[in-house]
Amino acid sequence: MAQYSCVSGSVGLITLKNPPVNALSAAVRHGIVDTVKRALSEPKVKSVVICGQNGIFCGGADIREFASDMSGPPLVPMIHAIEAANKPVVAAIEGSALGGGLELALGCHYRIAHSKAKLGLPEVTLGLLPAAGGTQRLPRLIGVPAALNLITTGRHVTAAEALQLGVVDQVTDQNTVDAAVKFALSVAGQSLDARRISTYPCPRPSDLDALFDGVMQKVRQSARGAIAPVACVQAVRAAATLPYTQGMEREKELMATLFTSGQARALQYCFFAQRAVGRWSMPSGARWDTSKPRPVHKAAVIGLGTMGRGIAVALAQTGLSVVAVETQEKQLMEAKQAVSGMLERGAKRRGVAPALDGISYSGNIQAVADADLVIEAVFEDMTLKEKIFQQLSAVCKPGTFLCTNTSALDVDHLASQTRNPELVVGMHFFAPAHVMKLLEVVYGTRSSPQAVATAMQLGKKMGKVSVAVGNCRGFVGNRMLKPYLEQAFFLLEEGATPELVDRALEEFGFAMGVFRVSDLSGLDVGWKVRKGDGLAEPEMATGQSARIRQGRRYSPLGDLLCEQGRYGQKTGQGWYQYDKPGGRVARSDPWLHSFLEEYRARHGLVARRIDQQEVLERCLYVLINEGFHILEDGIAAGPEDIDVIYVFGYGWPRHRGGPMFYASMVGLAKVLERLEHYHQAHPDVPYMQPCNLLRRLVASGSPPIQRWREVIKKLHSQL
Ligand SMILES: C[C@H](O)[C@H](C)C(=O)SCCNC(=O)CCNC(=O)[C@H](O)C(C)(C)COP(=O)([O-])OP(=O)([O-])OC[C@H]1O[C@@H](n2cnc3c(N)ncnc32)[C@H](O)[C@@H]1OP(=O)([O-])[O-]
Repeated sequence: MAQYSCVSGSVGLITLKNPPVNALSAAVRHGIVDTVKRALSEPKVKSVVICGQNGIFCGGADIREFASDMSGPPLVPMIHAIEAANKPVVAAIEGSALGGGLELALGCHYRIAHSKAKLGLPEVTLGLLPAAGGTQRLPRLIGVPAALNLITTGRHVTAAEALQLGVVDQVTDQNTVDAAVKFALSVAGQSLDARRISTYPCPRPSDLDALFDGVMQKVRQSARGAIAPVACVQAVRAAATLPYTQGMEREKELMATLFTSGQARALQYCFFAQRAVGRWSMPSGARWDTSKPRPVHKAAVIGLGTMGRGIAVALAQTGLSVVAVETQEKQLMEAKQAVSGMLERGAKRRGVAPALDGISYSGNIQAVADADLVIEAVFEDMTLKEKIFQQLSAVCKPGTFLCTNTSALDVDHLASQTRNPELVVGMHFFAPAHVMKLLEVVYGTRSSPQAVATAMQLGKKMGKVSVAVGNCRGFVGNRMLKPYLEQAFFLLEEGATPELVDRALEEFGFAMGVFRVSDLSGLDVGWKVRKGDGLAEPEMATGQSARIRQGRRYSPLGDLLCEQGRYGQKTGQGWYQYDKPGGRVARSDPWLHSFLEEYRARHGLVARRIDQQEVLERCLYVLINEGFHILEDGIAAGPEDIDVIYVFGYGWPRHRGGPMFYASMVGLAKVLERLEHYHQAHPDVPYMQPCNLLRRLVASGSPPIQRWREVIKKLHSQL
């Protein structure tokens, strides 16, 4: 709703009230229409101020309403009525003015923002475009290039940048509503002809076509199949080439193509899923709102290799006191330099002072004795990690949380090396750790809810999207990656090429296909894990048994490349060739193609034509199937956890919602039928055998993804 009052004798004050972000729900829109009418009709009222309750102006249209029939007064005429008003209307912007919230402000005649406010049109991140005049008014106010940038990226700008762009008229550090009321008093009675943005001519850059063609090409490239950014460019083009009214028609047309699209539903699902994972729960029943985190004032990192350095930077950037420990003298010196460099570059990008004083370095593990939380990030070797945890358990003060950055090893086993296993959790970061948003917080069977709550809270403080998951080999992300990688290898055996597989995955929306990612991260990383699993001993890669391991089909292709030192980019050769070791540009490698032909001949395999559909179905459906096993095992509490992990940590295209959401869009019955089809063709590949939970969901009529948690809960209660 919207509340009305008259202040300072002649200012009508309209306050939006819809906690927590004053979203423009039907009730709020009704409230605005009524209160604006009242303010304009009251003789003593000479000017109007619109503000939001609780220090936030407006988070835009109510996204929750998009799934239902939109009732209530439409936004466009509501904003037109404000712009056409014969009394000055001033927007008092505190907290956020986003989407429809900024469009509302653009309909006002003046905008006053608090210095900490954030403004933007992020609709593109929800698979939409600013459909309440934003694509027509913003270019008229700040010019086409700046408007194109804000609308196609959806980025939030600070009040300072908004002032510099001309989006707002004033920025204040004081109480924004008071400043707006004072301003409204000062402009009462003044002509508003020059304050109605829709009447402004849209500045036409001289090279208009070149500008739009250039932006469209860039947007199509980075969009990787997302349709909203393209529609945003088309809408702004209408502003630059058509009169306002026709431009508004075009905006409406384009929005209609997006509103009901699968991509918009996927992106809005991601919006809410990203918030849902913060409401974590454990099979024990412990939950986010019943488990109190313990404050962390001092944190420590053990092991300053690539991951340890990134974690130290991410911790220091929170303002915490950090101790970074590395026992290898040379590595310690190099790490000190690298970490300082990363902190300085990060601070420069954010326009703040680098937190260099907050971090201290030591070669001695004793230095972490009084830390509240320690993150171990040494080499991925269980024996070494066992020793570290035994030392930490002996050195640290009582109550120190001991966390491991392992990406696959058994958290329970590491906890058993300590006196207080309840204080041990996994904090699995993704490289580069100071950049990647995802954090898997891994609870073991004896991890206390307080340890999980503390790790989740620290993750949020580090700006991470943290997901609480159970302990198992590879946790969630890497566990699902294994069948996906395995399928990619099998497809090569059966006739595909790395180029074909990668093209299919990249056209689906992944930034990089599986083989280009493998070359980037290094083939030797996976090889080491397979050796750890007893799957890749040297002499095993040749002979008849080469393609059967532990009673199931296995492809030694990756092992064979590693045995020849082809580790990918770092060696200049892998699945692709690169101009030099460390080269980044992948080129097809004729050697690799003849190697595949020889391999197939050696194993009596006959290559067949494989199309992109089969590549997608086999690689993605086995990954999804493992996701269902993870839900069945209770390792992840819900599909949102899995989808957020894949979108934020494994490059799953956001406009596809995540693996589990994608399965719900494709149709669970279809996924089941295809898995059964492929498992029949490949009975020696257990990962293709459909998971019982998938069967149960299909048998219960494939309920919408929002209702899977109920089915899973019922399943667990019956177990
Ligand atoms: C016509 C027009 O052109 C079009 C078509 C549109 O306008 S489309 C809409 C465009 N607007 C947006 O894209 C802005 C989306 N929101 C945000 O970016 C952020 O929320 C925030 C404003 C910067 C605050 O961040 P926060 O970190 O302080 O809190 P939070 O945890 O994020 O949010 C707190 C709670 O509010 C909920 N929420 C936030 N924004 C919402 C919205 N616009 N609609 C519905 N719920 C919303 C959110 O789900 C969470 O709920 P719960 O999880 O507690 O149940």
